[in-house]
Amino acid sequence: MSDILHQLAEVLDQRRHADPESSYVASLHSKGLNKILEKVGEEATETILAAKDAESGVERERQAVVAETADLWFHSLVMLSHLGIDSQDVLDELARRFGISGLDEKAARTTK
Ligand SMILES: N=c1c2ncn([C@@H]3O[C@H](COP(=O)(O)OP(=O)(O)OP(=O)(O)O)[C@@H](O)[C@H]3O)c2ncn1[C@@H]1O[C@H](COP(=O)(O)O)[C@@H](O)[C@H]1O
Repeated sequence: MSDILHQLAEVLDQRRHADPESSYVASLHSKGLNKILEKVGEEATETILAAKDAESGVERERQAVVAETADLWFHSLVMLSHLGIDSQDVLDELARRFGISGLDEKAARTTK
């Protein structure tokens, strides 16, 4: 796992039992799954809108996509942590798929 993802995942797990008054992540955990899913949905929408604006090629708009995608990944990691799912499992799944063409995988699925 990339160092920063690994370190962040560890912090997010530690925050599950931290004080919601002093930690944003702890406040999300304490509000529960619905609030976390609301944030994931919100950040996904903001990422889509930023990506549409970035089609212009303007550097500021491209940086906004980076920031919004970071928000989306971050809140997705909080969701995994809240559910007790190891984010390494997601990276392992991507590694498992690596090199398998999406078109081949889909074709194999439909002929089963
Ligand atoms: N990477 C992040 C990170 N990215 C985004 N955010 C926060 O995510 C929030 C979401 O952005 P919004 O604009 O939607 O915020 P908002 O409108 O205040 O949110 P709502 O009131 O609508 O819920 C902001 O408060 C950001 O500061 C993050 N907060 C924390 N981290 C990491 O998590 C660690 C633990 O954070 P704490 O739990 O706060 O100590 C930090 O050290 C960082 O490494």
